[in-house]
Amino acid sequence: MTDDVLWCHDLYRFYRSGDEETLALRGVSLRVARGEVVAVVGPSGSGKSTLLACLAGLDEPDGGAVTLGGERVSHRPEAERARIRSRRLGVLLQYGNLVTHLSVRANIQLVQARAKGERPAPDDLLEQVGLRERASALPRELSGGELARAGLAVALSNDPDVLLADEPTGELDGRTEQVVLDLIRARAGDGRGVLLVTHSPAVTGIADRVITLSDGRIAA
Ligand SMILES: Nc1ncnc2c1ncn2[C@@H]1O[C@H](COP(=O)(O)OP(=O)(O)OP(=O)(O)O)[C@@H](O)[C@H]1O
Repeated sequence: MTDDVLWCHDLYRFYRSGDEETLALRGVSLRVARGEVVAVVGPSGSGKSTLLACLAGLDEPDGGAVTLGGERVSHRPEAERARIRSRRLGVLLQYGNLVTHLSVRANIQLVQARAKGERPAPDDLLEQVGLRERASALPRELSGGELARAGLAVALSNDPDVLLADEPTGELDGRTEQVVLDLIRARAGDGRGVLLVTHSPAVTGIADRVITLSDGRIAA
C-alpha cells in the first residue's frame, strides 16, 4: 500500500501532425504523497499542460501509467476514467471549468450529482471562497477574481483526493491570490494531495516540492 495519492511512471506522449512528431513527454515519473502540495514549473512548451491532462485522465499517454488514489486511470476506457475522475479528482483549468449557462451553485450541484460519497454543501463551499452572495450568478456575471474562486469551489465540490490546477491564480490581484492559495494549501490536509502547474513564484511558495520540466523530462 503506497502513501501516494497521485503517481505516474515513465509517461510518454507524442503528438503527430502530418510528418511532424512532437515528443511532449519523454519518460516522466512523479508522485504526490498524502498531505503534499507539488508544483510543476518549466518553460513554455516543456510539457506541463500535457502532463496535467494525462494525470487527470483527460488525455491518454502513449506510454507509462497513472494512478489516482491507488486506482489506475491510464489505458482504460473513457467511461471508466470519467468515473474515477468524478469520485477522486478536482481539476482547475486556466480557461475555466464552469458550464456557462448554469449558475455557480448549479455548477457545483452538477459535479456533485456525478460524484459518490461525502459532498460538502454548495453554500458552505461558496462561503469558503467568499462567494456565498454570488451563488445564483452566471459565470459571465462574475469578475475575473470571482470566476477563479468559483472555479476552485467547483473543483472541490466532489471533495476530491487530488486537486490538479493549471495556473490557479492566473491574473488575480494579490489579495484574491492569497485567498485562493490558502484554500489550495489547506486542501492538502486530511491526507489529500495537490499538484499545481505554474509560472508564479507566489504559487511555488506554497509547495512542499517543486519539479522542473524541461523538454518533456524532469530536470535534475
Ligand atoms: N494538440 C497538440 N498537437 C500537437 N502538438 C502539441 C499539442 N499540444 C501540445 N503540443 C506540443 O507539445 C509540446 C508541449 O506542450 P504543452 O502545452 O504541454 O507545454 P506547456 O509547458 O504547458 O506550455 P505553456 O507553458 O506554454 O502552456 C509543445 O511543443 C507543444 O507545441
